[in-house]
Amino acid sequence: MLCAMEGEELIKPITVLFLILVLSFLLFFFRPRRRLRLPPSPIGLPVIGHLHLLAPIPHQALHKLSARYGPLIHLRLGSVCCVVASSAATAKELLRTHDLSFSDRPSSKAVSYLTYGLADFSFAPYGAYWRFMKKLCVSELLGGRTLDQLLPIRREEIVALLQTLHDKSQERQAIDMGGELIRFTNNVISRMTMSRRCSGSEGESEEVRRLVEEISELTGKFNLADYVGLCKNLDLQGFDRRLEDVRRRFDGMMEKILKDKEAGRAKRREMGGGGKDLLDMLIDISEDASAEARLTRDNIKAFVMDIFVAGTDTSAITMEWALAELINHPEILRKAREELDAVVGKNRLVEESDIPNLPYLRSIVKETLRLHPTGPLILRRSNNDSKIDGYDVPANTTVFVNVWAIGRDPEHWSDPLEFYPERFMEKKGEEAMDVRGQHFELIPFGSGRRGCPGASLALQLVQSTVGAMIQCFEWKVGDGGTVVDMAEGPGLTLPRAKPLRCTPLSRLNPLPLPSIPAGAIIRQLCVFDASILVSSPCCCHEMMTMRGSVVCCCCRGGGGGGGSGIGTALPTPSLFVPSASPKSPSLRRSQSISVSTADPEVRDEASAAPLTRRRRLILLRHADSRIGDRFTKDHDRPISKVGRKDAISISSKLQQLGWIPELVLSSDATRTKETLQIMQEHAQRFSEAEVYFVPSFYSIAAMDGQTAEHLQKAICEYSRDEILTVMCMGHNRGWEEAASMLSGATVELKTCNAALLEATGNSWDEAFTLAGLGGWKLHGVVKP
Ligand code: HEM
Repeated sequence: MLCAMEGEELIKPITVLFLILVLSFLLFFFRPRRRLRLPPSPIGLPVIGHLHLLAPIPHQALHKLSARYGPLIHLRLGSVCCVVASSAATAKELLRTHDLSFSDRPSSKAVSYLTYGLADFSFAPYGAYWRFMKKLCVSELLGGRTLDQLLPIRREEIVALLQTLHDKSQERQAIDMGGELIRFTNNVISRMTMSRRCSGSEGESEEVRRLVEEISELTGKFNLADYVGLCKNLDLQGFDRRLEDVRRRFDGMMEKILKDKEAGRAKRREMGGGGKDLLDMLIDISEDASAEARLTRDNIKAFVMDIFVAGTDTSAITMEWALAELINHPEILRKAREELDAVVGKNRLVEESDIPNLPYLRSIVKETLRLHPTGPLILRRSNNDSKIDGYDVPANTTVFVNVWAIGRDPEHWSDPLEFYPERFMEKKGEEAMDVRGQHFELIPFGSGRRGCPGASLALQLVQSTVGAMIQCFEWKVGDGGTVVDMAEGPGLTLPRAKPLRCTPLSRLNPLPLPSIPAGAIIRQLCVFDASILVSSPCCCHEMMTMRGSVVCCCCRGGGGGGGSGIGTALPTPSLFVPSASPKSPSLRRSQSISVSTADPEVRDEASAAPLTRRRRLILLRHADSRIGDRFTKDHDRPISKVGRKDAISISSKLQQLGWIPELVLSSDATRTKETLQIMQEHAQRFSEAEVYFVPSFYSIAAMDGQTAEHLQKAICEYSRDEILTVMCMGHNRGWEEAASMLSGATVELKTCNAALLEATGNSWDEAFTLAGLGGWKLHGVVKP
C-alpha cells in the first residue's frame, strides 16, 4: 500500500513534467510567427537573387534601384541578405540612432584571409579589441598630436611632388596625374608608418605599393564563393591562388621590415633617443605587458595593411577628382587662386596652417567629396534585429550606405550634379558644414563609431596639396583635349574611368619652396624624446619645459611661421600635460606647459584684423561626492567636504589662469550643480557666466564613445559666436573620454579636474569642424 502510494506520487510529477515539455514543444513550433516587414525589393532570380542588378558599377546601380524602390531597399545577393540606404535620413537611422546595432562589418573570404583572420582594425568585429584600437587610433596613431609631429613629412612630400611637376612642366609634357598622386600619398603614408618612402630605389617599398594595389583589388572584387553557397568551396574565379600569393609576399615583406625595425630599435636603445613612427608605437604597445589589450605580430602587420589600403588611394583619388573638376571649371580655379594669392601671397608655399583662412579652398574639397566620395558605399553588418523606418532589418544583414547617392540627392542639394563650391559659402553657417559625420547629407568619411579615423589626416593632406597645386601651376588638359572626361570606373574607391592626363605650367617661377632644414624630420619624429628636440624654425610660439630645458612644444598649426624654437616658459606649476600614452613608457612623461592667458583671438599682425578666433573649452568633472544612503539616487548625491575644498581651489586656479567661462553647460546632477554653486560663490567671475543645466549630460557620460559628439552638439546649440570660452561640467567616463578624443592625448580626469582645450574657428561649429577629433590643443589638466 505504502509502496503503491509512493509510486503514484512519483508518477504524478513525471507526468506533469512530460506534459509541460510537450506543451512547450508544441507552443514553440506552432507559435504564431511574426512576418518580417522587410524594405521594398525588386524581383530577384533563383540562386543569384539580385546579384545581376549590381553591374557595371554597384553604387550607380544601387542609386537607380533606390530611385525606383525608395531610400531603404532590401536585396538578396546570392544567399546574403542586404539592405541599402540611400538618403540622409535612413543613413542617420543606421549610423547614429542604431549605431551600435550596425557597428560590425561584413567579411569575405579575401578579407578574412588577407587580414590574418580579421586581426586588423577595419574589419575587426566590434568588441574589446576594436575598441582598444579605436582609442589608440584617435588618441595616438592618427590623433592630432601625432599628425602635428609628422607634419614635416607631409610638407617634404608636397615639395617633392611640386618639384616633379615643375620639372615635367619645363618639358611641357602631359603627365598621368593619378599615378603621381598615388605615388605621393603612398610615400606620405609609408614614411609616417615605417619611415620609408615608396618610390625611388628602395625595391621593397615599391613592392609595398604593388601589394597595396593588389590587396585593394582582391578585397574589392566580387567573389562568387562569398555569395552563392554552392560555390563556397569552389575556386571558379581563380581567387585562392592569388590570395595565397599576395599574402605570402606581404607577410615576407612585413617580416623583413619588422626585423629591420627591431634591429634599429635595439641600436637606438643602446645609443639613446631616436624617432618614432607608427610602427614603433605599435611595437611599444605590443611590448607593454600592462596594455589593455595585447597586440600580436599579426595584429601589427594587419594594421599596417589597413592604413595603406584605407589611406592611400582614397586621398590620392580625391585630389585627382578635385583637379579634374578645377580644370573643367576655370572660373572656380581662378577664384581659388585669387583667394590663395590674397591670403598666402606668391612668395611662400601654402601651409596646413593657412587652411582655416582659406574657406573657398575648403569648399572646393567639400564639393569634391560630395560628388566624388572615394568610399562611395559604406559597408556594415547588423548584429541584432532592428526596426529602421518601420521596416525589419534582421541580424546578420549586410548594410550598404550609398554615400555617393546621398551626396546627389536633390532633396538636399540644388543642382546636385553641378560642381559648385559656393553652395558651402552662400548662407551664413553653411560654410562650416562638417564632412566628418555630423551632417548626414554629406558623409564621405562615414559616421558613428566606425567612422573614418583618418579623416583629419586626409583633409589636411588633400586641402594643402590641392592648394599647392592651384597656387603653383596653371593646368591644361593633356594630349590636346579641351575637357576632362569625368566618367567613373569600377572599383571600391571610385577610380576614374580614364587616367587624368594633364599638363602643368609653372605659374610661379621659381617655385616658392621652403628650404627644409636638415634634421627637421628627426626633430619632428623624435618629439617624444626631448633630448632630440632642438631649436629650429617653428610654427608655434608656445614653449614647454622638458628634462629641464625649455623647448618649443610644436603644438599646433603647421610650420614656417618663423618663430624661434627656444623661449621662456611661463611658470604654471599646477598644470600637467598628460602623457601621449600612459601605456607606452616613452610616452608616459608629464611635463609642465605654458598656458596662454592672452585674448583668445588670432590676429593678422599686418592688418590687426581678427582672422580666426581661438575658442577655449573647459571640461570639468564634478567635485568629490558623498556615497548616498540607500534611498539616495546616484543623480542626487551631494558633494563631500573634500569636494567643497576642491571646488574652491579649482575656481581660484582657473581664475588665476584667466580661463573664465562666459557660458557654462552643466549636468543637472546634484554634485555638478553644487560644484558650480561653490565655484560661483568663491570666484565672482564665474557667476557672471550664462548657465544652462543640460540633463542629458548626466546620462551621456555613461555611454561608450558618445560624449564628445554630444558636447559638440550642445555647445553649438547653446553658444553664440561671440562667446569664446565655454565650460562643460559633467561626469566620467564620458568627460575624460571626450577630452582624450578631442585632444588626441590620453587624458585622465579625477574629480574636480579640468581639461583645458583650444581650437580656432569663427564659430564654434567651425572650430569643431576644423579641429575634428584629435585636433584640439590640450593646454593641460588643472587639478585642485
Ligand atoms: C579622402 C580620404 C578618405 C576617405 C574618403 C575615407 C573614407 C572612409 C569611409 C567612408 C570609411 C567607412 C566609415 C564608416 O563605416 O562609417 C572609412 C573607414 C576607415 N578609414 Fe578612411 N577615408 C579616407 C582616408 C583615410 C586615411 C588617410 C586613413 C588612415 C591613414 C583612413 C583609415 C581608415 C580606417 C582604418 C577605417 C576603418 C575604421 C573602422 O572600421 O573602425 N582613411 N574611411
